[in-house]
Amino acid sequence: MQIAPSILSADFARLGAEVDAVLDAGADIVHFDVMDNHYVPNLTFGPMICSALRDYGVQADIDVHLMVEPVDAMIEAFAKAGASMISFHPDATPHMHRSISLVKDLGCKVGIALNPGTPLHELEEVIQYLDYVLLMTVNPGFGGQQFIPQSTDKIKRLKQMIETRKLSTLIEVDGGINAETIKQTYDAGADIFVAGSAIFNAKDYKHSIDSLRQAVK
Ligand SMILES: O=C(CO)[C@@H](O)[C@H](O)COP(=O)(O)O
Repeated sequence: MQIAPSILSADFARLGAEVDAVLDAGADIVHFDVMDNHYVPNLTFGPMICSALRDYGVQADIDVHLMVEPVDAMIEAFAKAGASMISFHPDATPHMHRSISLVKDLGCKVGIALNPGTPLHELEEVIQYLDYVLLMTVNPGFGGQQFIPQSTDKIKRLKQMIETRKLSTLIEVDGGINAETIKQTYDAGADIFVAGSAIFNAKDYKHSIDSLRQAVK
């Protein structure tokens, strides 16, 4: 399992130190939520912040979740800024296949992100090209929301879809993941666990990350 703290819940005034702290505490990936106040009703950070984290010395994978529309210009900007993984939503680009190819051509791992209300059949024609699928387990836009329980069944169905096609696509879950909800997502087949408030709202990041890992046992 890979734990990916969402820096949406970090202290932005101390972002470099916050990222160092979660990586020192055992996190695997840095999850970077990009919101444009258009695709989602919130506004966060752009490629300059990603590149600043690289300049600061962050070497871990940076997992960029684009909640923006359109996507292609931001794919190019984030790949240049040091992103390792880039995901976007199918309804944010008119040419999903072209945008997937763009991410891959720029040397990043590619994911498609699905909102809770977006059906799995959106993946039908492209799943074989994906490194991961990001299943949103809350509606995107804000940290600190409650996990949507129906998501567990969706993870199981996605896992089945991947296995039926003999693919090695990873499943990433994001939204309301904490020590109470992580086990059901792990048991359903998730591989990467994004957690914002469950990690950054705790005083001891190592304890909160260890608790997430312990909770699946
Ligand atoms: O993309 C998003 C929200 O749109 C998430 O990454 C949240 O930032 C996760 O926060 P928690 O639900 O874990 O607090």
